[in-house]
Amino acid sequence: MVYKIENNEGVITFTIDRAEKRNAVNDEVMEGFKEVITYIKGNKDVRFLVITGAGDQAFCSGGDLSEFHQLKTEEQAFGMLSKMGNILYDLATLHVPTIALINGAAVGGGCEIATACDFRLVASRVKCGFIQGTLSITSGWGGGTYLFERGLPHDRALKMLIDSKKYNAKLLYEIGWATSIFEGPKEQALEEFIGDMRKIHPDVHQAYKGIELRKWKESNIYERVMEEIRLCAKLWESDAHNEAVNRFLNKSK
Ligand SMILES: CC[C@@H](C(=O)O)C(=O)SCCNC(=O)CCNC(=O)[C@H](O)C(C)(C)COP(=O)(O)OP(=O)(O)OC[C@H]1O[C@@H](n2cnc3c(N)ncnc32)[C@H](O)[C@@H]1OP(=O)(O)O
Repeated sequence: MVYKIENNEGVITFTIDRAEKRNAVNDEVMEGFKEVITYIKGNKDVRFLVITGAGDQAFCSGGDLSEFHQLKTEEQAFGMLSKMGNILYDLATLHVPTIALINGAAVGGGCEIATACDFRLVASRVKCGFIQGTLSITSGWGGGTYLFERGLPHDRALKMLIDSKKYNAKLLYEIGWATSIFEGPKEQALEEFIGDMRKIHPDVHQAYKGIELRKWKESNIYERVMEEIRLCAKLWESDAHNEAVNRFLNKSK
């Protein structure tokens, strides 16, 4: 199994469990995301969704480049990107608060998953970044659209996308991407973060999320996400992208 789903008194934790691949997302992980989202939509007792990665090296390293590198054409890429894009849309529009518990690097699509969550708790030693530009593609799962919705100053958000670098935790907090930075065990950081929220009735949480979701729907967020995905799919079939992925996959050979 490449993922784990745990329920601790209404706090659902979804762990991507592929530490040896730095928790890269493949088709099986996508199925796990679908399973946990379906469960939450059908279960009234759920209070929070927490997403994290196994081990301490990575939260998520994005799409599994060794598996998805087989997709060569724009159309093939669009199939994979829109599948995960729809999953992230469902995640971003869930009725319960969502928390990315970032225990290790979050890069590429991993940074998109974290950005689709309401809150990002980042371990102090960790770096995160929209590094897709270094692969000659843009964000392809809708993460760019969510980043512009997260209230960061426009110049910080745009720079994060176009310089395509990994930022340390301090900088992630300064620009407004990280909600908080933690030292020590991630479980303790999570408990501290949700302690006060737990005391509030879940209907209140859901009402506030509803306010944000209505605004998003009025501004056609789904269409904007799909447009972002189409742009990435176009770039995916370029020689520059192919060469960059080959370089990554052959780096240790
Ligand atoms: C497809 C969607 C697109 C999007 O919409 O955004 C993307 O997500 S594109 C993918 C972007 N991601 C990357 O480019 C990831 C690059 N990975 C890294 O930069 C690093 O691995 C890391 C996450 C910073 C961790 O570094 P480190 O701890 O030094 O580990 P290694 O680099 O040695 O990796 C260990 C092991 O894992 C494999 N790996 C890592 N990331 C991926 C990945 N995304 N897909 C497939 N495999 C990955 C890496 O190849 C190593 O494997 P072995 O050599 O077999 O041990």
